[in-house]
Amino acid sequence: MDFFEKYKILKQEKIKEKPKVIVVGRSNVGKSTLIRLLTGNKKVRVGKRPGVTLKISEYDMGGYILVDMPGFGYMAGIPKKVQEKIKDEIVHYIENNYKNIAAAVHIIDAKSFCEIVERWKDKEIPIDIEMFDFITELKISPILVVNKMDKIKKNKWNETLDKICSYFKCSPPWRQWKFIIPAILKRRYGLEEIKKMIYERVELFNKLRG
Ligand SMILES: Nc1nc2c(ncn2[C@@H]2O[C@H](COP(=O)(O)OP(=O)(O)OP(=O)(O)O)[C@@H](O)[C@H]2O)c(=O)[nH]1
Ligand SMILES: [Mg+2]
Repeated sequence: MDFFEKYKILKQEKIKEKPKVIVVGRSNVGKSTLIRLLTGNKKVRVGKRPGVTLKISEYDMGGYILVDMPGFGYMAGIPKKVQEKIKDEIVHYIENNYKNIAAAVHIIDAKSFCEIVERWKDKEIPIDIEMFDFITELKISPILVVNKMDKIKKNKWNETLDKICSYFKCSPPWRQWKFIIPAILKRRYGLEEIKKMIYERVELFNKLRG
Protein backbone atom coordinates (compact mmCIF):
# COMPACT_ATOMS: atom_id res chain seq x y z
CA MET A 1 0.00 0.00 0.00
CA ASP A 2 1.50 3.33 -0.97
CA PHE A 3 1.39 6.50 1.04
CA PHE A 4 -1.65 7.94 -0.72
CA GLU A 5 -3.76 4.82 -0.27
CA LYS A 6 -2.90 4.76 3.40
CA TYR A 7 -3.77 8.44 3.68
CA LYS A 8 -7.13 7.86 2.00
CA ILE A 9 -8.01 5.06 4.44
CA LEU A 10 -6.98 7.16 7.43
CA LYS A 11 -9.11 10.02 6.15
CA GLN A 12 -12.14 7.74 5.75
CA GLU A 13 -11.65 6.40 9.27
CA LYS A 14 -11.57 9.92 10.59
CA ILE A 15 -14.86 10.71 8.87
CA LYS A 16 -16.42 7.54 10.25
CA GLU A 17 -15.49 8.39 13.87
CA LYS A 18 -18.61 7.88 15.97
CA PRO A 19 -20.39 10.97 17.26
CA LYS A 20 -19.99 11.66 20.94
CA VAL A 21 -22.65 12.56 23.50
CA ILE A 22 -21.14 14.15 26.58
CA VAL A 23 -22.70 14.30 30.04
CA VAL A 24 -21.70 17.40 32.01
CA GLY A 25 -22.76 19.08 35.24
CA ARG A 26 -21.66 20.01 38.73
CA SER A 27 -20.61 17.33 41.11
CA ASN A 28 -23.32 15.08 42.57
CA VAL A 29 -26.12 16.09 40.16
CA GLY A 30 -26.59 12.52 38.83
CA LYS A 31 -24.33 12.26 35.77
CA SER A 32 -23.11 8.76 36.57
CA THR A 33 -26.65 7.73 37.55
CA LEU A 34 -27.72 8.58 33.98
CA ILE A 35 -24.68 6.85 32.45
CA ARG A 36 -25.53 3.73 34.46
CA LEU A 37 -29.14 3.76 33.24
CA LEU A 38 -28.13 4.30 29.62
CA THR A 39 -25.33 1.74 29.50
CA GLY A 40 -26.71 -0.77 32.00
CA ASN A 41 -23.15 -0.90 33.33
CA LYS A 42 -23.21 -1.54 37.09
CA LYS A 43 -19.50 -0.78 37.28
CA VAL A 44 -20.19 2.94 36.79
CA ARG A 45 -19.69 4.40 40.25
CA VAL A 46 -22.47 6.49 41.73
CA GLY A 47 -22.07 8.13 45.12
CA LYS A 48 -23.55 10.23 47.88
CA ARG A 49 -20.51 12.46 48.20
CA PRO A 50 -19.44 14.87 45.43
CA GLY A 51 -16.31 14.06 43.45
CA VAL A 52 -17.01 10.38 42.80
CA THR A 53 -16.06 10.55 39.12
CA LEU A 54 -12.65 12.15 38.69
CA LYS A 55 -11.77 10.83 35.22
CA ILE A 56 -13.37 11.20 31.81
CA SER A 57 -14.76 7.80 30.68
CA GLU A 58 -16.08 6.85 27.26
CA TYR A 59 -18.71 4.13 26.66
CA ASP A 60 -19.43 2.70 23.20
CA MET A 61 -23.20 2.73 22.71
CA GLY A 62 -23.14 1.32 19.19
CA GLY A 63 -24.38 4.39 17.34
CA TYR A 64 -22.47 6.88 19.47
CA ILE A 65 -19.90 7.27 22.24
CA LEU A 66 -21.28 8.28 25.63
CA VAL A 67 -18.87 10.32 27.74
CA ASP A 68 -19.07 10.52 31.54
CA MET A 69 -17.34 13.60 32.94
CA PRO A 70 -16.22 14.55 36.42
CA GLY A 71 -18.26 17.33 38.02
CA PHE A 72 -17.14 20.94 37.68
CA GLY A 73 -17.23 23.61 40.36
CA TYR A 74 -16.98 23.38 44.12
CA MET A 75 -16.59 19.93 45.66
CA ALA A 76 -16.41 19.54 49.43
CA GLY A 77 -13.18 17.84 50.45
CA ILE A 78 -11.45 18.22 47.08
CA PRO A 79 -8.60 20.78 46.97
CA LYS A 80 -9.24 23.89 44.87
CA LYS A 81 -6.23 23.13 42.68
CA VAL A 82 -7.67 19.71 41.78
CA GLN A 83 -11.08 21.30 41.07
CA GLU A 84 -9.45 23.77 38.67
CA LYS A 85 -7.46 21.03 36.98
CA ILE A 86 -10.66 19.01 36.45
CA LYS A 87 -12.45 22.02 34.96
CA ASP A 88 -9.51 22.61 32.57
CA GLU A 89 -9.61 18.95 31.52
CA ILE A 90 -13.34 19.18 30.76
CA VAL A 91 -12.91 22.40 28.77
CA HIS A 92 -9.96 20.93 26.83
CA TYR A 93 -11.86 17.74 26.08
CA ILE A 94 -14.80 19.74 24.69
CA GLU A 95 -12.54 22.07 22.69
CA ASN A 96 -10.60 19.16 21.19
CA ASN A 97 -13.71 17.13 20.33
CA TYR A 98 -16.48 19.63 19.63
CA LYS A 99 -16.64 18.79 15.94
CA ASN A 100 -17.61 15.23 16.88
CA ILE A 101 -19.99 16.07 19.71
CA ALA A 102 -23.62 15.54 18.66
CA ALA A 103 -25.12 16.69 21.96
CA ALA A 104 -24.25 17.72 25.49
CA VAL A 105 -26.51 16.40 28.24
CA HIS A 106 -26.13 19.10 30.89
CA ILE A 107 -27.55 17.95 34.22
CA ILE A 108 -28.47 20.28 37.07
CA ASP A 109 -29.91 19.62 40.54
CA ALA A 110 -33.17 21.62 40.43
CA LYS A 111 -33.15 22.78 44.05
CA SER A 112 -29.48 23.45 44.65
CA PHE A 113 -29.11 25.12 41.24
CA CYS A 114 -31.75 27.72 42.21
CA GLU A 115 -30.19 28.21 45.64
CA ILE A 116 -26.71 28.78 44.19
CA VAL A 117 -27.95 31.20 41.53
CA GLU A 118 -29.96 33.19 44.09
CA ARG A 119 -27.12 33.28 46.60
CA TRP A 120 -24.57 34.56 44.09
CA LYS A 121 -26.89 36.82 42.12
CA ASP A 122 -25.11 39.98 40.82
CA LYS A 123 -21.80 38.76 42.28
CA GLU A 124 -20.66 35.94 40.04
CA ILE A 125 -21.77 34.14 36.90
CA PRO A 126 -22.81 30.66 38.04
CA ILE A 127 -20.51 27.96 36.66
CA ASP A 128 -23.51 26.15 35.12
CA ILE A 129 -24.45 29.21 33.07
CA GLU A 130 -20.80 29.65 32.07
CA MET A 131 -20.61 26.01 30.93
CA PHE A 132 -23.94 26.21 29.09
CA ASP A 133 -22.79 29.35 27.21
CA PHE A 134 -19.47 27.69 26.38
CA ILE A 135 -21.22 24.62 24.96
CA THR A 136 -23.73 26.58 22.88
CA GLU A 137 -21.05 28.97 21.58
CA LEU A 138 -19.31 25.91 20.12
CA LYS A 139 -22.65 25.08 18.42
CA ILE A 140 -23.05 21.91 20.46
CA SER A 141 -26.70 21.08 20.85
CA PRO A 142 -27.70 21.10 24.57
CA ILE A 143 -30.09 18.80 26.43
CA LEU A 144 -30.77 20.36 29.83
CA VAL A 145 -31.81 17.73 32.37
CA VAL A 146 -33.31 19.28 35.51
CA ASN A 147 -32.74 16.39 37.90
CA LYS A 148 -33.82 15.61 41.48
CA MET A 149 -37.29 17.07 40.87
CA ASP A 150 -38.42 14.87 43.80
CA LYS A 151 -37.04 17.66 46.01
CA ILE A 152 -39.55 20.12 44.50
CA LYS A 153 -43.23 20.01 45.51
CA LYS A 154 -45.38 18.97 42.58
CA ASN A 155 -47.36 22.24 42.60
CA LYS A 156 -44.09 24.20 42.32
CA TRP A 157 -42.74 22.32 39.29
CA ASN A 158 -43.88 24.81 36.64
CA GLU A 159 -42.77 27.84 38.60
CA THR A 160 -39.35 26.30 39.31
CA LEU A 161 -38.80 25.18 35.71
CA ASP A 162 -39.78 28.65 34.40
CA LYS A 163 -37.34 30.24 36.82
CA ILE A 164 -34.53 27.89 35.76
CA CYS A 165 -35.38 28.58 32.14
CA SER A 166 -34.94 32.33 32.62
CA TYR A 167 -31.66 31.84 34.52
CA PHE A 168 -30.38 30.22 31.33
CA LYS A 169 -31.49 33.33 29.44
CA CYS A 170 -34.40 31.55 27.75
CA SER A 171 -37.79 33.18 28.18
CA PRO A 172 -40.54 31.17 29.91
CA PRO A 173 -42.69 29.11 29.52
CA TRP A 174 -40.10 26.35 29.81
CA ARG A 175 -42.21 23.96 27.71
CA GLN A 176 -41.54 25.93 24.54
CA TRP A 177 -37.86 24.88 24.83
CA LYS A 178 -37.76 21.29 23.70
CA PHE A 179 -34.30 20.77 25.21
CA ILE A 180 -35.41 21.16 28.85
CA ILE A 181 -36.29 17.84 30.50
CA PRO A 182 -37.39 17.57 34.16
CA ALA A 183 -36.20 14.31 35.71
CA ILE A 184 -35.99 12.11 38.79
CA LEU A 185 -33.25 9.85 37.56
CA LYS A 186 -33.13 7.72 40.68
CA ARG A 187 -36.69 6.66 39.76
CA ARG A 188 -36.02 6.60 36.00
CA TYR A 189 -38.46 9.48 35.55
CA GLY A 190 -37.53 11.42 32.40
CA LEU A 191 -35.22 8.67 31.15
CA GLU A 192 -37.24 7.77 28.05
CA GLU A 193 -37.44 11.40 26.98
CA ILE A 194 -33.68 11.81 27.41
CA LYS A 195 -33.04 8.63 25.37
CA LYS A 196 -35.34 9.85 22.61
CA MET A 197 -33.69 13.24 22.46
CA ILE A 198 -30.17 11.77 22.37
CA TYR A 199 -31.26 9.50 19.52
CA GLU A 200 -32.75 12.42 17.57
CA ARG A 201 -29.64 14.55 18.03
CA VAL A 202 -27.32 11.75 16.91
CA GLU A 203 -29.51 11.11 13.84
CA LEU A 204 -29.53 14.79 12.93
CA PHE A 205 -25.79 15.05 13.49
CA ASN A 206 -25.11 12.11 11.17
CA LYS A 207 -27.44 13.53 8.53
CA LEU A 208 -25.77 16.95 8.61
CA ARG A 209 -22.31 15.40 8.57
CA GLY A 210 -23.25 13.33 5.53
N1 LIG B 1 -32.98 12.86 45.38
C1 LIG B 1 -32.46 12.39 44.26
N2 LIG B 1 -31.19 11.89 44.27
C2 LIG B 1 -30.67 11.44 43.11
C3 LIG B 1 -31.40 11.45 41.89
N3 LIG B 1 -30.61 10.95 40.92
C4 LIG B 1 -29.42 10.64 41.49
N4 LIG B 1 -29.45 10.91 42.83
C5 LIG B 1 -28.39 10.67 43.83
O1 LIG B 1 -27.40 11.70 43.74
C6 LIG B 1 -26.12 11.20 44.17
C7 LIG B 1 -25.05 11.52 43.13
O2 LIG B 1 -25.24 10.77 41.96
P1 LIG B 1 -24.08 10.51 40.89
O3 LIG B 1 -24.75 9.93 39.70
O4 LIG B 1 -22.94 9.79 41.47
O5 LIG B 1 -23.64 12.04 40.59
P2 LIG B 1 -22.47 12.58 39.64
O6 LIG B 1 -23.02 13.77 38.96
O7 LIG B 1 -21.94 11.50 38.77
O8 LIG B 1 -21.38 13.03 40.71
P3 LIG B 1 -19.77 13.19 40.51
O9 LIG B 1 -19.26 11.96 39.88
O10 LIG B 1 -19.30 13.40 41.89
O11 LIG B 1 -19.57 14.41 39.67
C8 LIG B 1 -26.32 9.71 44.40
O12 LIG B 1 -26.49 9.49 45.78
C9 LIG B 1 -27.60 9.41 43.63
O13 LIG B 1 -28.31 8.29 44.13
C10 LIG B 1 -32.75 11.96 41.92
O14 LIG B 1 -33.47 12.00 40.91
N5 LIG B 1 -33.20 12.42 43.12
MG1 LIG C 1 -20.06 10.73 38.52
